[in-house]
Amino acid sequence: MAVIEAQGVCLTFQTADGPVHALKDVDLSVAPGEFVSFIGPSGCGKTTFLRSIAALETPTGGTLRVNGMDPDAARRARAYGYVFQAPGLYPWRTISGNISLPLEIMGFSKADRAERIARVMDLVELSGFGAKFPWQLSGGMQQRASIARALAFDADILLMDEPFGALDEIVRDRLNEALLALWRKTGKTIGFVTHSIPEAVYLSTKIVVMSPRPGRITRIIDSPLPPDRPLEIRETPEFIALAHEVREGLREGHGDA
Ligand SMILES: Nc1ncnc2c1ncn2[C@@H]1O[C@H](COP(=O)(O)OP(=O)(O)OP(=O)(O)O)[C@@H](O)[C@H]1O
Repeated sequence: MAVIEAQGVCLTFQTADGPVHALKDVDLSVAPGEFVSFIGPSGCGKTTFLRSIAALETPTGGTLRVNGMDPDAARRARAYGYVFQAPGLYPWRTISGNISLPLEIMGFSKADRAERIARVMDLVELSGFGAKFPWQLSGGMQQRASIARALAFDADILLMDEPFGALDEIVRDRLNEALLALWRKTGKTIGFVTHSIPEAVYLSTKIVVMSPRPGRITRIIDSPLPPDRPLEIRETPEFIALAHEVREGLREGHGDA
């Protein structure tokens, strides 16, 4: 069964300047354990699609299923964790306290919370930093903490909206490697929004190229790269060819926008 299944999904915002077609006829099927990136210029509907999966927006047409349920039911079943562009950690809580917060709201016991916090901190390589406050950590470490928070209640889907967009390239490279390792280890299905062609190609098993006005999918590219990817893979002919294919897709979309 597909983890995410979109058929003819449309979403039109009614604004003072008239309708904005944020998504038009989006068809997509994501299998369990896939790493899917959404790439395209500003305004092509990447965030709107991710938010629709998370039931933060409601499509105005078509059908969208998440784990076989409508997005609202999937949200109630805690089908996914969501990572935003900014880490969004509470400054008055420690790192452990921040990761703990959703678990407290969901009613997990103290012992269960402690076990989960230790496990996800280890997964994002932040063990030993639990007692620190967010401002005592670098930007990259803060974003790792926000990923740990999204992982703590064990959803099989991780939705990430440009999580590394605000970080410098060296930190971003390290986090991309760490995220791939985490994905291989956990087998989660990941939906990842990015503006970066190398990031999309490095991380994904499937690259969804989108285009604006109206927001739509112009190409879906299945990656031939192996799951085990050292950073040096970016210099291989296979990687460069794939990046070229994505760039072509983006250009195509731009031509008829
Ligand atoms: N709540 C809203 N009300 C009206 N229009 C909206 C709303 N949210 C998004 N839009 C419009 O829908 C379109 C798609 O927006 P969306 O944020 O999904 O694009 P995006 O591809 O994620 O862009 P970016 O890369 O800049 O984040 C844009 O034209 C945007 O202005």
